[in-house]
Amino acid sequence: MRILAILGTRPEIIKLVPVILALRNCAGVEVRLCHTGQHQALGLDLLAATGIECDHMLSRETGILLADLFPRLIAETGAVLNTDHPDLVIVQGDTATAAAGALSAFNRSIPIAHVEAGLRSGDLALPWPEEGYRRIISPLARWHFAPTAGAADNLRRENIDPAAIHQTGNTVIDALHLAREMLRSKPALGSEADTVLAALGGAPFALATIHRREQDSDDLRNIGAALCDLAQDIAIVLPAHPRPESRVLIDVVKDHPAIHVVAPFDYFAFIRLLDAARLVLTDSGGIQEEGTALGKPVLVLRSVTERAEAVTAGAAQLVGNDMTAMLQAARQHLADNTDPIPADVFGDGKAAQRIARILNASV
Ligand SMILES: CC(=O)N[C@@H]1[C@@H](OP(=O)(O)OP(=O)(O)OC[C@H]2O[C@@H](n3ccc(=O)[nH]c3=O)[C@H](O)[C@@H]2O)O[C@H](CO)[C@@H](O)[C@@H]1O
Repeated sequence: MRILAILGTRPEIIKLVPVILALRNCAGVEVRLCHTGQHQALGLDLLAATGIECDHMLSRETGILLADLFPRLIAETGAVLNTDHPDLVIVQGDTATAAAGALSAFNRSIPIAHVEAGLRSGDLALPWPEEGYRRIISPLARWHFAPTAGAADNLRRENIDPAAIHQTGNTVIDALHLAREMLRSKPALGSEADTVLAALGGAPFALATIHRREQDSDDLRNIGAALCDLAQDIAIVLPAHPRPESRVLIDVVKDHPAIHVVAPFDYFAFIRLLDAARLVLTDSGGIQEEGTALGKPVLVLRSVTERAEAVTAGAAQLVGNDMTAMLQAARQHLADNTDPIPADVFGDGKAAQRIARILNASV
């Protein structure tokens, strides 16, 4: 059986590596990769560290508009399908790469497996474009690998065949377990974090990541001003996302002595920092999941989240773009000095095995 995984962003790589490794352990299964170049370099460290090579590496100019990127991704992934002729295609989550890859496969009657199926915010504008993309994929997919019961319920409400829905857990937890295991045997994998950890000198720090498209320049300036305020109480490490808009935020915080603006970390270094952080401030989806599993207080700079489980588990708190609320919550966490209990609401780290077993048994 030939499977083609279509990916292109850092989180897709992180969440599909465990699935690729599990499938490659199945007799008679060949897994090939098409990287669309949507994120040119982010995440390639994890592929290299796990010995996974891309069979197709599509090139991409920087700064391309989403409206121009999407049709190109459909055409380019279609060309790959025309040569590879896979028995099935795997896509992950909610990116332009995932939606375009699914449409290309659908146009060729190639069955689609959707990893991290069923996440919904109920608002097409938040997150944009991801809520729209994941809703596009669902009606086209033959296998729906839902990370949680809530995600599975969302799919059933959309009349997806219950027999096609499999609650597996989120593979981000598989990746977290893999990264921590690899760091234990090869600590040098996380060495990118050494410099900033040395600069911190063992002091507690908050880890902040801001990358969502909905954050406009005013939002980013407000967030920057709030981070400068919070930095009076705790050092902040900010790996800056390569999106051009991140410049607005960096310009506000870059000269603050207690804010360490750094390039995006490779996955191993980031997990090392996440493990060490006192507090997490983020608009990321995956980091809400990872923070919950690690028992970190996560302040979510989004007004809605498809990770309600993180909030229920007491790990995540939605503060949206209300920086007064963010500062109050952050200072409350610092004063309480009590961390949330690590929760396995996003899975037990065996999601990839379940996905591989189901796919291997059904084609
Ligand atoms: C709407 C939404 O929530 N959609 C999500 C979005 O993913 P995201 O929001 O999680 O995206 P990011 O925040 O970019 O990535 C986070 C990952 O990156 C690692 N990391 C971070 C900083 C760094 O310096 N070095 C790193 O290695 C970190 O450990 C983590 O695993 O799209 C995915 C694809 O479809 C979806 O699955 C997912 O629902």
